[in-house]
Amino acid sequence: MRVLVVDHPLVAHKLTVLRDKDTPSPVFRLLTEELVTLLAYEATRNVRVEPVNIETPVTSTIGTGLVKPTPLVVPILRAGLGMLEGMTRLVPTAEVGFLGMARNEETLEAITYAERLPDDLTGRQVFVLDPMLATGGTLREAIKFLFNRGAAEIVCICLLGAPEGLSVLEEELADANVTIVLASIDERLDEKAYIVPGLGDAGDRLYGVVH
Ligand SMILES: O=P(O)(O)OC[C@H]1O[C@H](OP(=O)(O)OP(=O)(O)O)[C@H](O)[C@@H]1O
Ligand SMILES: O=c1cc[nH]c(=O)[nH]1
Ligand SMILES: [Mg+2]
Repeated sequence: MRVLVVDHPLVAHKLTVLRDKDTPSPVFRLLTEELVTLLAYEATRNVRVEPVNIETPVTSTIGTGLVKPTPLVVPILRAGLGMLEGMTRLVPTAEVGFLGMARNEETLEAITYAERLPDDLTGRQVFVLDPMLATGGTLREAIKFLFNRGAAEIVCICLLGAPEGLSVLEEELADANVTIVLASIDERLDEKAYIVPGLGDAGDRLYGVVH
């Protein structure tokens, strides 16, 4: 498993506005999309491509095309849905599948409540979108699910990660073909397993409080 923190002043600036508790939901949504596009630029560095023959108005040449089937993008509902536009802006031909997962806030166990994915992911490159990697329980389950379907490579794009959750994934997925791309690794988790300094509950800030 590899971990890549995208070190760029625009990422840091947008993340700072996102963290601010007074940033309203419409701005939060817009910034999330913008940030994901910046992170996706790095996260897709090893997207699978192949040479293609094309005709320019002047001559024949060899260019670069995405290998088919194109990458599968999997936002983890709810909060990951806020990242989808930012990702597909960069890779418009990507296929999209969905995983609905929620963390039980008492036991911290990740529950999968919805799934809409191709049955067979054999050999596929998959990009998972979830803004928050806290205890790592949600991503661990999502990654396990996708490998069980046959995925060959998984790249997770997150906004924030906690050292605790990253350690769990690094231990369990040491030899797996997994890359985690983040805007920041924050300090720690608090007693409710929220990321500190964090940005609060990403799903609630994008879409409102569910309870
Ligand atoms: O690393 P973990 O400790 O598992 O926590 C991270 C998960 O928590 C949040 O989702 P949440 O359960 O709040 O669902 P939501 O997106 O519907 O708000 C977040 O979007 C991750 O999926
Ligand atoms: O800080 C956190 C932790 C889990 N889920 C969130 O949305 N935020
Ligand atoms: Mg939530």
